[in-house]
Amino acid sequence: MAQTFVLKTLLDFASAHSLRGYPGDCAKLHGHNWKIEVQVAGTQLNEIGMVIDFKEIKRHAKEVVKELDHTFLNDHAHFQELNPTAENIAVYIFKEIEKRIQSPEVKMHSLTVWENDRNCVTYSE
Ligand SMILES: Nc1nc2c(c(=O)[nH]1)N=C([C@H](O)[C@H](O)COP(=O)(O)OP(=O)(O)OP(=O)(O)O)CN2
Ligand SMILES: [Zn+2]
Repeated sequence: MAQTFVLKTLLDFASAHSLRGYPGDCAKLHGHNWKIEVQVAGTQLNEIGMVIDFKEIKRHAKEVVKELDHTFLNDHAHFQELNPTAENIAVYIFKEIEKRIQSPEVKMHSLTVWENDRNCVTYSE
């Protein structure tokens, strides 16, 4: 089997949301300090022994997350129809980072969104 390297980098952001149609308190405006785990995978190392520089993944991830930081997520264009659940946020961030990765050798592996210390969602394709 081919060797595979899975790289993980972490970042966070703060934002508010309210879950439309939720039968409980989460339908009310409230906030989270979201923690994000970005995992990318590759099978090849470059001439300096990296799949991709962590700094590059982080740069892409920060660019995506910056747009969400200190906002009300329900106002974001992507979440006008879709509820800003941890699941939908994970899909959104996954795909936005994927668009930015230039190297054909490097693939998005998974994206984990932690709502708090207890609950997280991991999305992969
Ligand atoms: N599958 C999902 N379930 C829930 C989501 C979600 O995005 N996906 N989101 C929420 C709310 O956003 C809510 O903020 C969750 O926070 P909290 O109530 O603090 O969560 P806990 O379950 O850890 O809290 P308890 O105090 O243990 O009830 C809800 N569900
Ligand atoms: Zn919430």
